Amino acid sequence: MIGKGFHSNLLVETAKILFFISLRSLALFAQDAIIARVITEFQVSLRRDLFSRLLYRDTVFYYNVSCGNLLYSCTSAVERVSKLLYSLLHSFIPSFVQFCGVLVYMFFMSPPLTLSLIGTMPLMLTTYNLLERVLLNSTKRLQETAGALSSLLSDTFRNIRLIQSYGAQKYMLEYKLKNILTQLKSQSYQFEYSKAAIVPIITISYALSVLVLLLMSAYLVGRGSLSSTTLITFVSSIAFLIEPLQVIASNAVELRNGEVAWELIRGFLHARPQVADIGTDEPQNVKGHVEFRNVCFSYSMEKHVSNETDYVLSHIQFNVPAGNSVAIIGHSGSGKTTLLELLSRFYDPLRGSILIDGVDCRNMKLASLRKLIGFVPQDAPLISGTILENIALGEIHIDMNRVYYAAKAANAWDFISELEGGFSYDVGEGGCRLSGGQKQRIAIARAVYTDPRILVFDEATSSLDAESEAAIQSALQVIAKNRTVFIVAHRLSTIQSVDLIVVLEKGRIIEFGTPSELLKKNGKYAEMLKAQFSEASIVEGSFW
Ligand SMILES: Nc1ncnc2c1ncn2[C@@H]1O[C@H](COP(=O)(O)OP(=O)(O)OP(=O)(O)O)[C@@H](O)[C@H]1O
Repeated sequence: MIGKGFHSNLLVETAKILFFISLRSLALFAQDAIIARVITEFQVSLRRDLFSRLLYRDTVFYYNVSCGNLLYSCTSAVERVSKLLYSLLHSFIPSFVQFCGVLVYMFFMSPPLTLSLIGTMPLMLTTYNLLERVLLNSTKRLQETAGALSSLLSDTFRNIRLIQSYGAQKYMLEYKLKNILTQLKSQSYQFEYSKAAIVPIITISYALSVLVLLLMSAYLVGRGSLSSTTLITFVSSIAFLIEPLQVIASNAVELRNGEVAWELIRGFLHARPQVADIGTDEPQNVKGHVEFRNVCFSYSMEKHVSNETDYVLSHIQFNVPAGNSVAIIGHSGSGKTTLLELLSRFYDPLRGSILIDGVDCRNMKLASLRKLIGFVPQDAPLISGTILENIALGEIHIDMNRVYYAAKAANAWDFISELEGGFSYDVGEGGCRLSGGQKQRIAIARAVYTDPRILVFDEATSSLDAESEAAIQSALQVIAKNRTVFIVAHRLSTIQSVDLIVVLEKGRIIEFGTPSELLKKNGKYAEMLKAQFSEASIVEGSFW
């Protein structure tokens, strides 16, 4: 047109070009906006899904996975999967479509040249595959180490007071962290080298393909079966073929990172629970009769424990009538906590069953079973938030009358009323702004608030001074009325008024009966009681 002189057609063509460029820009904006929306929605729903699955995972799962790995999968891994999705939508799929489109176009131009180009592709694909495998392995190792680093950090900050009081900072820095960082460094080098090698290797194998193509086209032009115009157009089209290949190659890292992160998340999403919530019973008007029927348990979770001594609990069999209180006693490590945790179905027995009012706990809905039981564990855990949130844990509509009743029953009201804000007092992370005894009283109040049929106290008063313990003991007697109560206590003086006592030794019941029956029997219980009373008199003697 320029050769023919400047006339109106040129303006029309220029306007057309401007129109198409504007259209393309608009389309690119729309593409980015849509992709951003899809990615954000995906990220939010993946985070919610992951968190909700993790909330319902069983105790066994949490024993086998580190806190760092869980944090990593809920944060960085989700981001990596989002980036994978972004790369797929934004670069990979459009590039793949462009690549195929250009190839089809070239095929129509010159089938023999296109076929010779395709013939060289296996070389390129094999090289790419090999590199990808190396990249995948180093990505996996790198992400595992990143998980270990998160674990170390969360462990350190959770136990910072312990570390500082034992002067273990140097050990944490120069041994624990150094090991992980050394690993991270060598893995990062390996990862970066394989990442850097991708584009050059792809370029070399691509250059080989182009050379084969040029040789072939020289031969075809020489024979007169290909015009030089077609050859020029064909060779120019190769640039449109290179572009998507380069995009695909440069996104390979994101793809591998995302794939490894997705595998990790998928493992958490689909792990099979050891404690399956498949029961359907929702028991009403439960009285609270509890029966342990020939229960055997081992933490190894293998169905066939070959050696009986490998059981943590072996052939546990006893009955607690509704409304009775039972103390579980025995030396440290004899299996007391495990027995209580089996009742709440934190684990399932390997053999035998536990029945409440004659119904196997496994046949009940897990939520219904747990509602029946108020569990006060040894370490009285609190969540970050207010005292109110901790007492009425999980409730959205809180019944303040019940909260007051529970706080008073647990002998917690006196100290709560003196705190700034009372029930609104912020307990700090893990309850760090309260004393051990105060935390225990809140944990007891929490169990009372739910008004359960069965109350379980695992060393629940061990952090209290004698006066508070005596006050709670008398409160417990009121709370315990018409409920079945399980108590683990090392101090036998605190369980004098229970109805029944189970004496455990190395996971077996060696004595069972009422306190007076066991005293008459003059066996292990009587021996432990005597030992504790003489210990107490020795201690008293040393004071006075
Ligand atoms: N998660 C676990 N994985 C493997 N073994 C465990 C686990 N928890 C406890 N054990 C083991 O099971 C046995 C019984 O532990 P358990 O906590 O039930 O004893 P306990 O009588 O309550 O002890 P203590 O009075 O010291 O609290 C111990 O040998 C302990 O090492």
